[in-house]
Amino acid sequence: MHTILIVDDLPANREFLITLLRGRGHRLLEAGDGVEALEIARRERPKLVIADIVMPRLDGYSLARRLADYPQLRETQVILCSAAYDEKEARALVRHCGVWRLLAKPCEPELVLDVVEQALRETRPREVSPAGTPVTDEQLGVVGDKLHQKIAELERLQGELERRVEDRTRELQREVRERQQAQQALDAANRRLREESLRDGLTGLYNRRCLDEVLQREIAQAVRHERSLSLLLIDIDHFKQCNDRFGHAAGDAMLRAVSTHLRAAFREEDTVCRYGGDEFVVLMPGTTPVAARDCADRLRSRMRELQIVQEGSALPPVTLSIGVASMTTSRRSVTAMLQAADRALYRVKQAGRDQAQLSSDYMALDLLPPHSAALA
Ligand SMILES: Nc1nc2c(ncn2[C@@H]2O[C@H](COP(=O)(O)OP(=O)(O)OP(=O)(O)O)[C@@H](O)[C@H]2O)c(=O)[nH]1
Repeated sequence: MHTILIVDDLPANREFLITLLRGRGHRLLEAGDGVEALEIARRERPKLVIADIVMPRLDGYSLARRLADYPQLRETQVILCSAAYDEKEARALVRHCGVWRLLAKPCEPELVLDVVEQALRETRPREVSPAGTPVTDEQLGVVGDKLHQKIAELERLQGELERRVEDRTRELQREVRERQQAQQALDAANRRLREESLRDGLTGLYNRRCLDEVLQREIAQAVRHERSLSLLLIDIDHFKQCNDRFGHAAGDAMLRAVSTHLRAAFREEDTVCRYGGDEFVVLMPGTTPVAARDCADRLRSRMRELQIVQEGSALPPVTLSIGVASMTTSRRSVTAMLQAADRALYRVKQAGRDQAQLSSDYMALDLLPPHSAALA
């Protein structure tokens, strides 16, 4: 087993040689440049150093010469790999630096293995021309200049590349930020639009479209959890007269005042909607028919006390007609429930207004206590 030190500033190049030599029973070490390689070589005494030529800090030629400064590394052989320096003087320099072989990149795997095995078998010490040898110094100067030019050029290109990458990264970050902001604005606008599409413009209550959605959901919940569900269909009595006597603006004011009152009168989980014109619906999950009718009665008496003043004049007291419908085993659709409430409301109007009635089919399906006289 031999120790082989692989020196290259590009990890991918080191990886190539490691992959090639792995599994051949040698100990493989890595260094990222000539200075690091020198330190490791002094410590680990590799039999072979395979190094790139163009590297930061200490190039491959200088590394080969510096290795010869250490007596313990006398038998260490050096192979250089280069894509850029295959000229005449480079080959001469290789000899003066005591390099075993110069391999041209990209290296053929078979050739690399062959050259490595030969170098490992070599027992003669390396011969390096002593410092000050004219030919060596002259050639080292030529190649050294080229190397430095090349390194300077590489550094310039690398700097340019880094600047471009930074610019592009900043650009991308800005684009991502702008897209996120646009998306947030869009989401907010969509939420606002959806909210507005579910609200009635005059009163701010949920509108009829929303009622259909919520009622559908509440029916499904009530069925699943086997709990009661009631709704009130509320109509302001003689509302047309208010419009006719006090004007449309007064009618609007009355609708807004009734809405505010309705919102305050019911629980959080109840849904209050403007059904259209002067009609409102309140959904009351978990509320039995009788409890809903009692709520409707309480609402009527409180509403009568409501004082609405429009442009200095007091509007007449508000009285309400209310049809109450509850979910039953045979009434489990939005239409069926609204129709039942509508029939009850119709009966209230027929009976002279200002009261609340339960839908009549409720009586057939559910037994009511005897005091529930006001069944539609
Ligand atoms: N001011 C105002 N009036 C509205 C609005 N929407 C509907 N109306 C009016 O409300 C009135 C409702 O009249 P009707 O359906 O006859 O109801 P009513 O006068 O309360 O009669 P009963 O329900 O039988 O007591 C109509 O004159 C509609 O024009 C609105 O947004 N603002």
